[in-house]
Amino acid sequence: MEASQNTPAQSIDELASILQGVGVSEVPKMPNTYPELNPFDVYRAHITELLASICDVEKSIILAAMQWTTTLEKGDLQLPVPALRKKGVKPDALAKELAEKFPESVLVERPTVVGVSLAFFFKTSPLTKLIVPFVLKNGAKCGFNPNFGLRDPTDPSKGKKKMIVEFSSPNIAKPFHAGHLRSTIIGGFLANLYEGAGWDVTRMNYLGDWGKQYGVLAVGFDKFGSEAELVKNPIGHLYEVYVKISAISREEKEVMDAKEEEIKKLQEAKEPTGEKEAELQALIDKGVDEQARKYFKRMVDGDSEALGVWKRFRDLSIVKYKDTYARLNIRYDEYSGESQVQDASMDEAAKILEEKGISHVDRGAVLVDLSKHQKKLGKCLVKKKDGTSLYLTRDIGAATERFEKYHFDKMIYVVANQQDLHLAQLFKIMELMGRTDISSRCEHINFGMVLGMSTRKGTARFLDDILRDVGDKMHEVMRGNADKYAEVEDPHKTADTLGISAVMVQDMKGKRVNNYEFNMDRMCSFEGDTGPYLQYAHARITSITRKAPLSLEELLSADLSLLTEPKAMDLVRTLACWPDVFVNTVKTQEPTTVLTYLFKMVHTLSSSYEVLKVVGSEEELKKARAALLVAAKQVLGNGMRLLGLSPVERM
Ligand SMILES: NC(=[NH2+])NCCC[C@H](N)C(=O)O
Repeated sequence: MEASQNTPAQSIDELASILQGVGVSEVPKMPNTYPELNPFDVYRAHITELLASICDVEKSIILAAMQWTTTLEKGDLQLPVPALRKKGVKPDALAKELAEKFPESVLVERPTVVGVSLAFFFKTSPLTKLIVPFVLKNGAKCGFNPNFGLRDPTDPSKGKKKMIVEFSSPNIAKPFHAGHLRSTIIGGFLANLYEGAGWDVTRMNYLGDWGKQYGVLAVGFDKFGSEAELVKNPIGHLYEVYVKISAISREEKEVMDAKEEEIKKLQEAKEPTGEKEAELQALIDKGVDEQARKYFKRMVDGDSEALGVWKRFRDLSIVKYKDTYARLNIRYDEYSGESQVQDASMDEAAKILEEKGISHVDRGAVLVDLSKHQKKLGKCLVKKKDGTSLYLTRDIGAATERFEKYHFDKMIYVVANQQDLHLAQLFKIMELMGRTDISSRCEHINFGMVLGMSTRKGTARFLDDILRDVGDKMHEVMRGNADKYAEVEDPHKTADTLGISAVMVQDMKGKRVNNYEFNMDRMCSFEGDTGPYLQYAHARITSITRKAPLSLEELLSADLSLLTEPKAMDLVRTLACWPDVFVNTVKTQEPTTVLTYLFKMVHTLSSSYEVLKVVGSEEELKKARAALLVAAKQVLGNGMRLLGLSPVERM
């Protein structure tokens, strides 16, 4: 591997010496800037100092006023002059004045005036000398900033802030639907994001693994289950069993409803019904529903045999889930679940709700009327007539338990926007209970629907099916190019990775709240902004840098002043944005922020190959170009890994 993993990060002294080399005597520094982790901060602080010397505006105001540009043609940074909040002067006049008075700088050109804004272009030669070594030395850490997650940015010894990201959270014996898929992808990304920002992240999977349906499942397993199948394919097999037993339960219900109808008629006709009623009772007792109810009751009461069966289903499912998640580069620190919520914490919550007069009893059930506080929150049930808990009740208990256990500073629930109401109710109830210490730290990260997620073999039920299907599709696409295909070492594995990238990129391309259409052909195409295209870009740059195998030392010794082509400069300027893109992503919490950048970057990259030939160039030039391309590969790889993708080296 070239410049990556364990290479030491660039130190502030190294930065200082590079800056001295280009004629800047001191590292420009301002509060909340991290020049050693983000070269843009060097420029922001530098420009701020220069502007402060020619106008009477607070440095902090100048710094905050500086903005990113949308395209390179608009400069590297811009400053809308009205944001300087200077009273009594016309912004366009002030812009002109500042541009004229702007002192000579070795780092930036004199700003150009565009309307009421100043556009700053960084001088490219010093920028290149700053950026290329910065990326090469920081390697896999490049772009990330572990300071954001510090409890106290001025005192790292106080440790990191604690975050729980709860995501994926499928239901055992039920299909893994699109909502779970998106939660898995987006949640995995968010966990990486916050880790990159220096938070101490706990990845949590909150399984749907409790409720009467697990009684149904146990009854079903008795009838239709197979030990061998269970071990081989627990998730699929349990689902099969569940489907079969649910069908029986539905049929039975029809029969019972008919019987009940009959009895009612007899009662109306004042005929004796004793015998019929006994018959119905016998039917009910024998029925799946009643047996399941009894079975679940045993689970609730802690019957070890009943719990043992259920625990096996759960454990085997988790083993299988782990494999699948690993394909997506996801691992969990905790598999919690609805079943793990303690009665004690739910009882405690119920007590508080009652004492504070938040809940009331209605026909034996316990309700909370949230509509008084916010109309759309409505009324919600927190305890059923028979005393059993609900989804919402378990979430209340779970939140308090997690807070006890982790003392988190922030907890993110990555759940589809179909559950907006549920989570809003949860947070509101916590608040009314007086637990603002918890509710204020919770955030629901939601997302829209996936439309038409079916595969060619029918409707996809499980994550594995989806991944297998896109993998097959990718394999087919790869076979389309026979020459290339022959060169790929392990086509199955590559197709699998590409397929996963296809699904993930399609999912993360738009804003989270948008719905999107699951379109297998489009996502698997090498054309357009797709996962395979991104992978192709990574494989291509790898293949080019492979042809100039240079050590990190050699790359760092390159004479970067040889990089003068406009294409090289565009690439350097684009790479320089990466740490800022990361900062912005922490703000937006949108994977599309990263993807949009990466696509822009690979477009710049691919249009530069023609000009920046490595092979065949004279030795020194080759070294300089290789240094730039290795840096580009590093940034591309870092961005892809942040999203949860596995960059491929060949394809
Ligand atoms: N804490 C939560 N409620 N998380 C979301 C759980 C999602 C739930 N298992 C479902 O499939 O709908």
